[in-house]
Amino acid sequence: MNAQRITLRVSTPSRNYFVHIAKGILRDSGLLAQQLGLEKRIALIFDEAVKAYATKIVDSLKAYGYEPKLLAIASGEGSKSFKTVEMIVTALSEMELDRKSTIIALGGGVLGDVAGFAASIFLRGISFVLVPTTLLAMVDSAIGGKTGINLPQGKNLIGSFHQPLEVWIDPTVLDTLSARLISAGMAEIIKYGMIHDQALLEEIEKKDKADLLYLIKRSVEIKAEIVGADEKEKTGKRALLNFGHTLGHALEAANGYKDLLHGEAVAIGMHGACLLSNRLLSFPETAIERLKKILRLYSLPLKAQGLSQRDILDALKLDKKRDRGTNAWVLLKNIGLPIISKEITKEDVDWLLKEILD
Ligand SMILES: NC(=O)c1ccc[n+]([C@@H]2O[C@H](COP(=O)([O-])OP(=O)(O)OC[C@H]3O[C@@H](n4cnc5c(N)ncnc54)[C@H](O)[C@@H]3O)[C@@H](O)[C@H]2O)c1
Ligand SMILES: O=C(O)C(=O)C[C@@H](O)[C@H](O)[C@H](O)COP(=O)(O)O
Ligand SMILES: [Zn+2]
Repeated sequence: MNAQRITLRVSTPSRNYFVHIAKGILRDSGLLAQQLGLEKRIALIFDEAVKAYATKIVDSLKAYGYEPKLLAIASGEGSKSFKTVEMIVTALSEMELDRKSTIIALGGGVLGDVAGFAASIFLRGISFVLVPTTLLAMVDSAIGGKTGINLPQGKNLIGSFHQPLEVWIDPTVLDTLSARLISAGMAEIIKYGMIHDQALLEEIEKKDKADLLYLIKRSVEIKAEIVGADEKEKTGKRALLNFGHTLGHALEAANGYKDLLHGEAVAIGMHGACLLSNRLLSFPETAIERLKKILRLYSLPLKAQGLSQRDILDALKLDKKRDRGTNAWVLLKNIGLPIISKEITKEDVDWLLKEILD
């Protein structure tokens, strides 16, 4: 067992669970499964790009008497679809999984979201363990139990809340992740800094000297705190995690879920939300400049190119947080002081899109 393990707890009304962070923890999968009391029948669903990590998990599970069945899923946002869900649940049936069986989901946010959704509906819900392999999934999507798929009309329009049994984070898998995908994960960490934690923002500003383990740990802590306070987005606290996402999700949909990564869309969305915050809430110019500098530091985009204003407006109309015809925007009074505004007018949005599509 890895000595340098950090263990954090996520406490929600549905389930309390641990997030283990340790270099090389994949090699302990068998022991962790045994400690969780998992039944022998396990399905390991993995993103086809991380087959080598799936093999490590399989070897460790086998050493503890497990006989995992494997299912590879195509990489990419396109896999967050009904087609993939149908494929997964059909395979689970053919594997003869029952209600006591467990899914281990290995991959980035896409794999976790779609496998988690399948876990939440198969036999009306079976357990799953998340093993995130991208920075974004480690710091965000693996925590909090949101699962889902996209519709052509909009992001994450189908989904469920289904908390994992446990989350196993092995930071060494990031060695094979591209610089672009590390930056996409950084976008969600920057989000936590902007809405919640000045000290985290200062660590982020160190760029290459930033302590990656601290960034992961602090992000998981912040997300766990927010999700613990408002698991199912009832009070507005969890909705603050949507900073940058109202515009970001619309950009992803308008782009047909191609080319633009989720983290990149969120980066543009945060820039846009800060511009709106300045226009409507006197969010300081200096804070906008600070965010722009951070986004540039990580080669993240500030603006969207080549997208149609009409497509973005259409996607905004289908945002699931829309309330009586008005989108909910997370704006900032200042860094660390987020609010939810449902008062954004059509003129404000037209102005913003002109700024962002420029
Ligand atoms: N459920 C939530 O709370 C939540 C939170 C944030 C984002 N999301 C969702 O997460 C998705 C984005 O996640 P993502 O950025 O992880 O994208 P992703 O899952 O598409 O992974 C990005 C790419 O990295 C590859 N990859 C994964 N791990 C790798 C590794 N270790 N080495 C090399 N390549 C690797 C994948 O094959 C893929 O091509 C979006 O759909 C977004 O909506 C969900
Ligand atoms: O977990 C949350 O809550 C978040 O808002 C985290 C976001 O980073 C994430 O992209 C999430 O999937 C967005 O949720 P949605 O409800 O707006 O689809
Ligand atoms: Zn996100």
